[in-house]
Amino acid sequence: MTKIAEAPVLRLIDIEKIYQTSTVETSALNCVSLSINRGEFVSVMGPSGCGKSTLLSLMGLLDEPSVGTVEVNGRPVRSYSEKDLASLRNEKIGFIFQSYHLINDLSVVDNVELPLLYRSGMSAKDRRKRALAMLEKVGLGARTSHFPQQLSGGQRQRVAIARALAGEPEIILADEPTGNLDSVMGEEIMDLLLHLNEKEGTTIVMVTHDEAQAQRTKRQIRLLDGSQVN
Ligand SMILES: Nc1ncnc2c1ncn2[C@@H]1O[C@H](COP(=O)(O)OP(=O)(O)OP(=O)(O)O)[C@@H](O)[C@H]1O
Repeated sequence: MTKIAEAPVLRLIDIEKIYQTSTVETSALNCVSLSINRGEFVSVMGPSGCGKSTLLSLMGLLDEPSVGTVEVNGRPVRSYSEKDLASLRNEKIGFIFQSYHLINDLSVVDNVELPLLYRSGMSAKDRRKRALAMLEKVGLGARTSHFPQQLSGGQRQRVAIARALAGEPEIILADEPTGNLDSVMGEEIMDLLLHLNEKEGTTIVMVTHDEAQAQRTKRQIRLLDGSQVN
């Protein structure tokens, strides 16, 4: 029997992204084509303004390209209905941001449960169980009833990682996840992401300004003025 090659988790084909304001037109991405395969850990690097965040928001289906095609598991995103697109964003993609984006009024475990509230068919008990398991996984099993302000920056980022993992996404998109952390905590977060990738097979795309961190990932995508340079 012939083995059919698995489609990349994400594929960007001949992407252009132009931002148009009333006074100026910016070409943020130009002729970008790339694939992210299951189990990869890819870093995205380049100087400020080169299009890294734009690339991540297209990968996260938060924005659409001006030209070109984005595919998820071999299917063009354009062919999905708005409703399917919303569940794709919620179920297939987990986000981690530089500034954590936690809700300060909610406990750690409630923050992690949050994305699961939008999952139909999951009981409150199962949500709690899943959230606690994810917190255990990121080493915060003893902090579940704390509030974000009672945690260090590195611990907050761990909560954000647990929240991203709770939905069991196919891919994690991280926008400078260590950007607000000192080098020791940054290394700890990087160790955790590498562990998730190597031991659990989590697919990760990470924007970083840190060359040493990028070198620890399996592949580097480098952008300059909206174009790939490798
Ligand atoms: N919503 C927007 N409207 C207009 N222009 C935008 C918008 N978002 C980004 N741009 C422009 O697109 C280009 C790429 O921006 P982007 O944020 O993707 O870069 P970046 O590489 O992530 O930068 P940084 O490292 O500073 O975060 C920049 O010139 C930016 O000014």
